[in-house]
Amino acid sequence: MKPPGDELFGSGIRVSIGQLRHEGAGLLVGFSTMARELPRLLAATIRLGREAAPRALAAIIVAELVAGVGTAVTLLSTYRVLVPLMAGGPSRDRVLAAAPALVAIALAAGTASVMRACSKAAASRLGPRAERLAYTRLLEGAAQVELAALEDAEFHNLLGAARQGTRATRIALSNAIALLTGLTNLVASAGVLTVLHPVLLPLLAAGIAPKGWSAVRAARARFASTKRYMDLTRQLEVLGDLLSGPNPGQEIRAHGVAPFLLEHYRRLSAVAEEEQERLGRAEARNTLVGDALSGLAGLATYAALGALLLTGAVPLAVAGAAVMAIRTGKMSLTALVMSTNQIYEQGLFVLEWERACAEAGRLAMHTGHLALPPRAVEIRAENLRFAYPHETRPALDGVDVVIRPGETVAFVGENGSGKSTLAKLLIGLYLPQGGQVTWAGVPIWHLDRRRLFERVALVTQDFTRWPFTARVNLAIGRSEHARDDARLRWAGWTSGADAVAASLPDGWDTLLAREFMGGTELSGGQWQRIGLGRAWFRDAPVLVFDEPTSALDPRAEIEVFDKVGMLAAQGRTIVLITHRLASVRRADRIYVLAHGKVVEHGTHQSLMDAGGAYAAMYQLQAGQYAETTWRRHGTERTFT
Ligand SMILES: Nc1ncnc2c1ncn2[C@@H]1O[C@H](COP(=O)(O)OP(=O)(O)OP(=O)(O)O)[C@@H](O)[C@H]1O
Repeated sequence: MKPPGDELFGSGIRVSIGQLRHEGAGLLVGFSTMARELPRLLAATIRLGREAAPRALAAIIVAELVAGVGTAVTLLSTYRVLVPLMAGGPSRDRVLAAAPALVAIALAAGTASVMRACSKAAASRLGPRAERLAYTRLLEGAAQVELAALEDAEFHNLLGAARQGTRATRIALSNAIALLTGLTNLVASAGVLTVLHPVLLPLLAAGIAPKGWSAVRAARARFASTKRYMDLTRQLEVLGDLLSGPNPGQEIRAHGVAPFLLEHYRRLSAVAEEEQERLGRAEARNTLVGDALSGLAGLATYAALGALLLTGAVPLAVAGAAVMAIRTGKMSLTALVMSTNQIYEQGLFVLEWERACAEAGRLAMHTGHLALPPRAVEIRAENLRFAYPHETRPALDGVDVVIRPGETVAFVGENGSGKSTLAKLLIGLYLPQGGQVTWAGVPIWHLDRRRLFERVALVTQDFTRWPFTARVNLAIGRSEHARDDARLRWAGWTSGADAVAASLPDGWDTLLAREFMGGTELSGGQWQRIGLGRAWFRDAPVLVFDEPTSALDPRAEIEVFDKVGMLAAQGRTIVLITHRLASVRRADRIYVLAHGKVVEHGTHQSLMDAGGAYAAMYQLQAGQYAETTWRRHGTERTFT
């Protein structure tokens, strides 16, 4: 049967590849595989813990081991208390004889408690530090990979699983500590039983086996259910965000989308509830069977102990201490199995985090070491080829372009012809797969790319609307000058962002994010002025404008192009991508792209004279202003 969310999401919203792999693995593995894998997962968890807070980790290990010894001493001392108490003689003498062992019990139990408290305190330092270290490392890695890698769905999914891995580190670590606690207690119980009488050890094993079996079963059932449940939870979250978020709000109302989404929400929630109910029933059944088996095993253990007592194989005091040791062992094993399952489940995500960090290192942005000369330089593309990840059709296919220092060059052409891609390759955001891009005659591959980016200001169609103040939105490309009011005023004046800021309640310090309290939302055109202001504030020698005025009113648009002309006159190199052909007439050269190739280039006049693709596009646009033909009910009206 198709999963319930597929009608809305296709197979799109599923837990990430990494998660699926893990959960699939988790469902299939048996206890032996789990035990085999455990050391590797535990090692990854401990490695991270050691790096995050080595002293805290060492303190935890020492404290848990000492607490384990405390448990063993408590159990053994119980026997030493029982022996004199059950011997003959006056009560006073018996109590006095038991007193040293009682003191030992008190001391050992106290030490164990103090040690466990120390371990807890150290764990509260270790967990958050490990999580923070994991998350910071992942973010650092993600921020430095090649842009193309970041857009690759597979790497993106890996990052998703790794993000879960950063949270998993804390859980895995706390379970590793629980595992150590369970293990030390179990070893203490087993050790004490062996000391009391060797035959008691198999009794412990028989007594606790059913409990262990039912704990493994319960954990695996929960694991399986979590997988099913996680898909649903994510899908429900998406629907919840859509229904309550501000962005789709207008369409939800105007197009009456709410009943459709709510219906899906109800259906998915019903499946999620069924799943939880199913799990609850299975857990109840499992607990019942486990408890019954455990009860039977307990009965058999005590019967065997009774037989040993009756035959005189063990004295009464030994039997009494053994009962306590078996109870401690049973409890420790349950905790141990639960933590083992958790480490297995979470440890796999920790491994995914490790893999993502390694992969981010492998995909790190390549950078050469050559520096550019301080003057403005020529940028050139030669026989440039580029295809996006997993795309068979190239976005650029043998493109030659030259941009001399101080020139204004325009890229025009139909949607999807490759203009934006070309601009991104020219400024080194992507690396070519064929041909080359050179700055000052040096291929980008050999240049220090970070220094190259220093020379570029970019305004893309989908520029980032940072959920920060207006001031930060302008200054983010030169954050070191964020407090430079003169620079802010200049950038505001050239982009028209100053008028936007003046209309805001707190001026430049207004938060531009309506999702937060006190935040304000701007219109599309106002945002575009802010985006343009960011480029002016950055004040770089090479400016790339990709559809910079698509949302501006006619007056603002003319002003922007006037300012671009002003910058060009000051010697800035300008790359302009636009569908508004009137604004490229003044460019030194216009490249016309189609299907990833340059089909013609030249000045506005030479292209008009050639009467090719550019001239056709230009006349089409110009014609719209010259004459508008309106057909209505068979009558034709012409406006001139
Ligand atoms: N990030 C991406 N991943 C995959 N394919 C992409 C990506 N960006 C663009 N493309 C594809 O590359 C081709 C060129 O796109 P590009 O954005 O360069 O065209 P454009 O000429 O700037 O278009 P427009 O005028 O619509 O802005 C298109 O087929 C597009 O679908």
